[in-house]
Amino acid sequence: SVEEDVKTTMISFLEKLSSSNGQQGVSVQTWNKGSDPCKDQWQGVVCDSRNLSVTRLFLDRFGFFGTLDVTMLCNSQPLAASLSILSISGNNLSGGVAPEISKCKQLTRLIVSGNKLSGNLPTSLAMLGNLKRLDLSSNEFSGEFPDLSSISGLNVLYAQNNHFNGSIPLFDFSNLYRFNVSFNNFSGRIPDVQGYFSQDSFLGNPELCGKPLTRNCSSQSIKDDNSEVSNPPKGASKDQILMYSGYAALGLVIILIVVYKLCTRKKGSTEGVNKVAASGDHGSGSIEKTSISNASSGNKSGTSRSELNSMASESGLVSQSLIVLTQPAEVNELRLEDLLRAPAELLGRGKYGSLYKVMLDSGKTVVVKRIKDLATSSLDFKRKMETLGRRKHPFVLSPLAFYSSRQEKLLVYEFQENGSLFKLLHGESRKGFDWSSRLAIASTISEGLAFMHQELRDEGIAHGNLKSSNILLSHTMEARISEYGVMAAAMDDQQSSSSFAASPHDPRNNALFKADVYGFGVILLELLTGKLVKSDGVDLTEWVKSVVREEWTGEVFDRCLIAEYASEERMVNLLQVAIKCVHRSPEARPSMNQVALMISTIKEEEEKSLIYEV
Ligand SMILES: Nc1ncnc2c1ncn2[C@@H]1O[C@H](COP(=O)(O)OP(=O)(O)OP(=O)(O)O)[C@@H](O)[C@H]1O
Repeated sequence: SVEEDVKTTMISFLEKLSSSNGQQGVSVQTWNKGSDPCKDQWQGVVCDSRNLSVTRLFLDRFGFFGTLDVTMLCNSQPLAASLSILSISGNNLSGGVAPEISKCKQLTRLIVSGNKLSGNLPTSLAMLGNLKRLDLSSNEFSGEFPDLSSISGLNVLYAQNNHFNGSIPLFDFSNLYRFNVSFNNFSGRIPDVQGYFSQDSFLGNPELCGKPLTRNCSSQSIKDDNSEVSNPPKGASKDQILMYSGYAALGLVIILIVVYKLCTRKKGSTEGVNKVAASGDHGSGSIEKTSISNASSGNKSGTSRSELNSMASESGLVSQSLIVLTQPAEVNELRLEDLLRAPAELLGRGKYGSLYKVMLDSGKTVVVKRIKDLATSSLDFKRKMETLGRRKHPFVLSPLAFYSSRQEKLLVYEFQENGSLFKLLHGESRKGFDWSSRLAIASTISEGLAFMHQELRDEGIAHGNLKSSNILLSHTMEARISEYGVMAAAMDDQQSSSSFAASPHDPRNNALFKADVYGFGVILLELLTGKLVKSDGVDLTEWVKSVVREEWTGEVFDRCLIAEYASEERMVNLLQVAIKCVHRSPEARPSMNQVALMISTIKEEEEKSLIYEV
């Protein structure tokens, strides 16, 4: 059982939390001297597997109105040595956080949001080297924010809705995946967040300036910003070169289009003017066409030969207008030539085409997927995209606009600043990607896919290319399914010329949906194991199946998940879902609807456990 000293400390800590000025407060029935915090399951207490030490305290929304005596808590050596989570949000606690917090060295999460805590934060916070998540939001904290840049594993920092002042200290922004300091009194220039966070993270600080806010710092800094454009700084040369080559390449497309237009005008071709009927449209997905007749070739220098050559050889480029599918003001008026003229950065070259990040005049950043030699006819592609444009789900990125000619297809999507799930899982910040975030992402993807499958079954449009690099993370780190239906269009077209009208009962049609279920299963396996789909020639699915057959199930899980004491029971449950999804026989795989339901049950259990489970 737990040491007496720990028990006494916890009870005194609770007394401080629950009462103020002699006023007797909330009592927590289970916390009493005659029992054991672990064996007798004190409310809000989670222990290690042998029930010997207290590892987590979940005291959120208990109605406490006293003070947070971290000095008492962290001065208890055995407790400080085992406590990894202190979560005490949504109470009415006042007073400050004492410097002794630094003695609770094992803390990975410190969550004190939604209280009335005040005063300066102790600089000793920086000594909590294991901290991953720090949530101070919605309190009355003031003064300067301590420098926490030495905590290299910090993933989440919430400090919004306080009264912090002074400048925002430096953080390792590439490791942070959530960051919010909005609605404080911070001032001065925002440190370089390397594009990881949007202005939402900084709003409500009247004296804060610089990117990503639209407020410039001073005339000097405006000059700095401009010189960046004309004079690439030394450090960024590779990215800049990519950007300029993309820029030049897209510029050339405009020239080609203009030349082609001029050549064909005499023939009276009306190919570019075919009106798109928004049939069956119920207002939300209204389709608008813009003209390219005034295409300007005002491009800039800085060219990449190979890109130029490859584009120049495509003389069959047929000019048609960009078809805008969505409403955001910045995109509504978007014209093809604006898109092609805007500075572009090459993000990658996939199997089917290239991807560019494009900064529009309006300041909005979009990505343009350029697909070459897709066997689909221009008309089929158009129909498919319009159909997709009308089926919107918040977890699925729907194309903002597209362009389609026989040889060239362009798709415009919103830029997702936090990269892909692939990058998160296999990149540097992998360690901080904890179990509850992984489960939340699995659940989000399953819901988005289940919706799309249901909506598009009759049209026979599945995702077609589901993998972790096509799962993107929004600025709030929520998963978004990207490129839905794009490659399905490519593949099914190779099998039939008029696949669009495929019957819902067509077995081939069903196979497309079951292929998505398989792809989703592989994503689940990546989330659970943290391993690459293929490494050293070993296939992840085969490896997991063989380990599970040998009944070494525990061996498959990502070590980071084991290290954070994630519930093995729920990991096993999710693994079972994954294994069903990757069943060799497509018919034996569950539908996405069934999958989503199974995952939501696991997620509910997880949520309950965070509060009650011991
Ligand atoms: N809207 C977006 N916002 C931000 N990054 C994106 C966006 N779309 C794609 N990416 C990222 O850009 C990179 C290149 O994407 P691209 O689609 O060209 O390649 P891919 O997904 O690896 O292969 P495929 O061509 O089979 O889809 C990927 O890492 C992807 O995650």
